Amino acid sequence: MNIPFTKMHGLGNSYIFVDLFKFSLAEDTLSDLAQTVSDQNFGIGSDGLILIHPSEVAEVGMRIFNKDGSEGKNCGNGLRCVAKYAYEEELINQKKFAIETKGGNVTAEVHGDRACIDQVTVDMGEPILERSRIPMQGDHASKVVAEPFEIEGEKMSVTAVSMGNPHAVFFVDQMDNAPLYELGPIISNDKRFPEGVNVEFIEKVNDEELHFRVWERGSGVTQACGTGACAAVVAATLNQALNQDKEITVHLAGGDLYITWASDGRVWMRGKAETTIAGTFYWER
Ligand SMILES: N[C@H](CCC[C@H](N)C(=O)O)C(=O)O
Repeated sequence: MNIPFTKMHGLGNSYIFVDLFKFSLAEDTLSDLAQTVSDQNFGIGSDGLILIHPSEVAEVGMRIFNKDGSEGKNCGNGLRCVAKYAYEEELINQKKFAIETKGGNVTAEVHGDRACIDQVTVDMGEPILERSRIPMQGDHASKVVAEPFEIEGEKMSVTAVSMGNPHAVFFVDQMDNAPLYELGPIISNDKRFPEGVNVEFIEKVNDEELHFRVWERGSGVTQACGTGACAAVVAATLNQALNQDKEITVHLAGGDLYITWASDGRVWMRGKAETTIAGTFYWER
């Protein structure tokens, strides 16, 4: 099967995009395809697969599959790339439009001209803070803010936020000391998170800046995580480390994202989206 694809990234968090307005894929092949295209040796190399599809509830839909073939419910970097692609490829004729995700609909606005969109702003909607909807086990306290969290003998404290997908946020004094590789995968698969969890370590720089690193559910360490950056700003605000209604610069490994948790409760994400290559993937299937 010859599959037309576009590889795009948000701050180095790259995905292989397949446009289902022009091509069709069988549902029972998607997980295998995600694992195959993501492999840098046997495939193309990426953090996963993203499908751009027709939607009955928005101008365009997005589905995201992680490197391990698991399906995520939202992807901030992926949303900016989908918005860029949809406008540049004339799937959409307006610059502001809704995108359907399994984690809920969002609204994107592209900046630039048809020939090249470089920045995209996304209204990510309101974060989900109720424990049972993260989801995270436990019956005490409906929200998970600075909750004691012991793992591998380490006494930590976790703040849990969902942006349609689950995030466990931990503060560190020095990002260089963050146990990203040691504890990231263990926390991500901890039974206290029945659907797994994306794991973020953040360091406050000042009232407008955070350092950020992530171990993503299903993909491991990535250069950036858009939903994670949103969750990090929400978590820092809930812990009184940041003030609401301010644009925060989140310094991720692959670059900066600009996040605002507005006083009306909605989270705004602004950042780049870039195309790397377009081609045909020859899949022996
Ligand atoms: N690993 C995530 C999906 C990708 C999120 C990330 N790449 C982003 O930009 O938000 C999950 O399983 O929930």
